[in-house]
Amino acid sequence: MPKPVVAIPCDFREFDGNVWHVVAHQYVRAAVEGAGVMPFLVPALESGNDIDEILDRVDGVLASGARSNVHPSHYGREATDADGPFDAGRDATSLPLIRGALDRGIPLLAICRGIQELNVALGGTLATEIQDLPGISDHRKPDVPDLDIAYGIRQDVVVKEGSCLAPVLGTGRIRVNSLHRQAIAATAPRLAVEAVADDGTIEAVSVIGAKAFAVGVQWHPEYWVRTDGPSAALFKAFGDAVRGYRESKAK
Ligand SMILES: N[C@@H](CCC(=O)NCCCC(=O)O)C(=O)O
Repeated sequence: MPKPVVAIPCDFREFDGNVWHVVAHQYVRAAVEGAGVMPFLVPALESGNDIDEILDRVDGVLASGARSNVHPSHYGREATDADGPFDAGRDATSLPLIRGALDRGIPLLAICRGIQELNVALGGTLATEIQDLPGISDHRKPDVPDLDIAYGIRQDVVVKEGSCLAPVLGTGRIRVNSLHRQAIAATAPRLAVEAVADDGTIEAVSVIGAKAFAVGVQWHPEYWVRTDGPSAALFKAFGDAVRGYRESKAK
């Protein structure tokens, strides 16, 4: 069977005097090495992406992390300076990709910005600058040039008993990294909380009644997929679900 294909929505970024549609290498590497799939990078177009045509051609969706935040207009709020930076092209691509994948039963793994998009796509809301909220730790990306340090494993999350993730990650405490300023505020009705941090921050969700694997995590399993057990297990479970979807299409 040819390798299944997984859509990864790009970010729209400006650097080196030009504008680019980009996905960080760590997500591509984890898709290839951890999930065993072929990445298909979807341009971050504010209009012009035919989401149905894209979903007709893929066997999974991987919504990656990004420095930008989902624009609050997508969850019924006015934008403030604290909510930026924004990426309208990413929002316009990723949110409908997530909804369409869930409608079709295409497996979905949503990481960091991705879990936030999943929550918003299904009607939830986000909190910003969460480290400034009472009792919430600092989950932000450490301001260091060394990515291995920035993505270092540094916080506990507790995987709930009976969750979809428990068979994949085990129940109870696992150690993960943390690089985010926003988090789920109001959980979308169709989402079940799968894991939380010690300060109560929602760290993983699954879609209730999903037709296929449909999980979001606030941490970054892609970065240590080669060496960290839970990271590798999560990407293998996603890849297995994608292969299952591909095989079901072939019947
Ligand atoms: N922007 C959101 C999501 C954070 C996220 O995806 N972080 C990945 C690393 C991004 C970077 O390189 O800065 C939030 O801040 O909550």
